[in-house]
This record gives sequence, structure tokens and C-alpha cells, in this order.
Amino acid sequence: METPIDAPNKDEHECPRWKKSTVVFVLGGPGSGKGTQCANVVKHFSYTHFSAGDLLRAEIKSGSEFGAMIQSMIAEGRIVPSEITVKLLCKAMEESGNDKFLIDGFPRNEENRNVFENVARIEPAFVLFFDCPEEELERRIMSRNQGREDDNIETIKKRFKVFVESTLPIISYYESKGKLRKINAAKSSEEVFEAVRVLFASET
Ligand SMILES: Nc1ncnc2c1ncn2[C@@H]1O[C@H](COP(=O)(O)OP(=O)(O)OP(=O)(O)O)[C@@H](O)[C@H]1O
Ligand SMILES: Nc1ccn([C@@H]2O[C@H](COP(=O)(O)O)[C@@H](O)[C@H]2O)c(=O)n1
Ligand SMILES: [Mg+2]
Repeated sequence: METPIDAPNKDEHECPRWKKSTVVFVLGGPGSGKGTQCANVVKHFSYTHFSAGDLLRAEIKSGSEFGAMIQSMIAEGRIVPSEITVKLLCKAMEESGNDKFLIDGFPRNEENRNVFENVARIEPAFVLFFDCPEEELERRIMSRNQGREDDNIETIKKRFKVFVESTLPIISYYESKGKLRKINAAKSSEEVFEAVRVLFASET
């Protein structure tokens, strides 16, 4: 029987059907509004949204052999091995039938970026970065109330540290390639979406 994270294509190093897909990576600190704004984009533009964190949480619930390991890494705010996350993303893209994707919370580190490049062989069209001060992120997460195990002050501090140490260098990398689109996320959700809407209208 196929395990939930088996790659749809048995050649683990190729996802040829997706070579022509448009991918937008969506990055930002924990609680910066990535999920909220991706949901808005989907309503106005023909993208399919995948959150790497949501796919990992679904993998835990599915009873996967990796579930316990993923759960303990999320509880610690650590980044799950990229082979797992990339397989989940590839499977989700394959099954969606669409060819335009918002990939939220990915790539989180250099390993995520390299494995995705090697497996999916897709360069992002651009990378959206929701920029927001830590104090505001903390306030938003502490009042999110979605029952997430990692939404507690101890894990939030660890997630901030991982963001600064591992994800900000990825953001700088895309900036150096001219691919970064930075949005001031410290405004109301409506104001942030207006900036996002204008960007998508001009980019796609
Ligand atoms: N611009 C905003 N102003 C105030 N609150 C917001 C704003 N955008 C989102 N929120 C709220 O902040 C919380 C975090 O938002 P969201 O879940 O979209 O962030 P995220 O970047 O996906 O976080 P994570 O990385 O933890 O998954 C939610 O409760 C959401 O309703
Ligand atoms: N590329 C990723 C994305 C997420 N994770 C793990 O999931 C946690 C929650 O992610 P959110 O985007 O939903 O906040 C995150 O803290 C990581 O533990 C990951 O490993 N790799
Ligand atoms: Mg999210």
C-alpha cells in the first residue's frame, strides 16, 4: 500500500509535469498573516494555496510513520527534514490539477530550498515576504485560538529564533536575485490585502 508521503512520480528526483507551473513562495515570521492573505489571494486569483505547516499537521493526523517525529519537531519549532515536506508539497501539487501555486511557509531554510529545486525543478515566479515586528507577531499568535500545539510563548520564541537564523537568509537570497516582493504586514488585514492584490494584478 502507498504511504501518504510516497511521491506521485516514482522517479524521486523529477516532477516533470510541474515544470511549467507558476509557484509563488510566501514567507514571513510566525503569525505574519501568510495563511490569512493566501486565502484572500485564492478568492481573487486562480491560485491553489498550500501551507507547508498545514500539510505537515495533516501528515501527523494521517497516522504516517513519520507522524511522531513531525509532531515533536513542530512542538519544538524545528524545521522538519526537507525530503518529507517537499514530497508532501509535490503530492499536493500533483493532485490539485492546477498549475499556479501559493506555497506558504516554504522554503524555511537552505535545505528546503535546495531539495525543492532538485526535486520539483521549479524556480518561484516571485517570493512574497510579509514583514512585521516580533511584538505584533507574538500578539497575533497568542490570540489566534486555533488550538495549535506550537502557539505557546515558549515555542513561539523558538520559532522566532528559527525564522531569524534560517529563514531570513533565504529571504535575503531571493532579494539578491530580484525576486523578493516585500509587504508591510503590520497593518490591518484589509490594508495588507490591498497591497497584495495590487502586486498580484501586476505580476500575474
Ligand atoms: N493584518 C492583520 N492584523 C491583525 N491580525 C491579523 C492580521 N493578519 C492575520 N491576523 C491574525 O493573526 C493570526 C495569525 O495569522 P495567520 O494564521 O494568517 O499567520 P501565519 O503567517 O499563517 O502564521 P503561522 O506561520 O504561525 O502559520 C490569525 O489569528 C489572524 O486572524
Ligand atoms: N517548510 C516548513 C514549514 C513548517 N514546518 C514546521 O511546521 C511548523 C508550523 O509551520 P507554520 O508555517 O504553520 O507556522 C513550523 O514551526 C515547523 O516546525 C517545517 O518544518 N517546514
Ligand atoms: Mg499559517
